[in-house]
Amino acid sequence: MEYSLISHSRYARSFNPVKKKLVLLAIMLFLWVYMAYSCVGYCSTMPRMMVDYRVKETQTAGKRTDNSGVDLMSKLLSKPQGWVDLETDYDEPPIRTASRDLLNNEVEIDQTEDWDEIRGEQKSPDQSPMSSFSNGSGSKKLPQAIIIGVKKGGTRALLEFLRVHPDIRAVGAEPHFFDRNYDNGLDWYRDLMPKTLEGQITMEKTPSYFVTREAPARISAMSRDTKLIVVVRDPVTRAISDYTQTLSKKPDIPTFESLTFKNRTTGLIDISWSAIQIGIYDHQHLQNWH
Ligand SMILES: Nc1ncnc2c1ncn2[C@@H]1O[C@H](COP(=O)(O)OS(=O)(=O)O)[C@@H](OP(=O)(O)O)[C@H]1O
Repeated sequence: MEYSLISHSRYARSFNPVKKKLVLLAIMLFLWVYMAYSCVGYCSTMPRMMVDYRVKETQTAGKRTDNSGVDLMSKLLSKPQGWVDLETDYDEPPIRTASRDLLNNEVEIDQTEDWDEIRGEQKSPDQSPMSSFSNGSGSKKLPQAIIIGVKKGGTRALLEFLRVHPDIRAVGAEPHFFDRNYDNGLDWYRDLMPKTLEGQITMEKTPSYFVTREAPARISAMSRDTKLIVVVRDPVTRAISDYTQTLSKKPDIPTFESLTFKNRTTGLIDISWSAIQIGIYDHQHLQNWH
């Protein structure tokens, strides 16, 4: 009995109300830290949730009223559909021979720019929200969807919008595989692509494919299921945008007006000038893709 009294008084002394509260607080703090730590680890393995939130945020900020973006996305993510056989009635004409490229060396200017971009991209890692998630794993695949044009149609903006989606991975630079680098082979092309996980779509954009006569057959030879996206823009503003880009690199080129008109008095337009020719969408280029 005495023993139990002593032990009781010791117990009472060591667990007075203040100490009790302190012990409880310490336990709660420990549990809170533990839960917070576990949650951080768990959330980092759930990129889909994170990016879905970002997309929602963008849509709210932009107050989207149409669902064209959603339509495009669902088409991209849908199962491949068959497409018209391009090879059967395809005859191979020379590449852009009739065009007067924006003062002859436009192609060289563009190529330098593109390869600078590619080198830049390889040096600095992809800054997309999914980069940390998918850079290390997955495998490189040939693109299942390509933005083929048109130059100055807003193709860069479209690709950047699309690649915000967690299931789309895109190469930032323009590979120019189906026009300038076809001889490098498909392995070279595949190697430019970012790694993708199962179910993700690989994309690229090279607007000059649209005006390259060989491109349809070449893309079809790679895969008939490749989805092709074309953005068109008013041909006049497109031509001005094209000209402005060249002018920024070569300030001494002739005026837009003098390049556009063969005869200013009669209003005869020089359709051999590439800035004009690219904008003749249907008659000059689109028929190559049927
Ligand atoms: N969302 C949207 N809507 C309309 N227009 C847009 C959009 N985003 C970009 N742009 C304009 O598109 C022009 C650049 O096009 P591209 O990215 O296709 O250029 S490029 O071919 O890759 O050089 C360039 O046109 P200009 O400014 O007239 O030169 C961009 O301003």
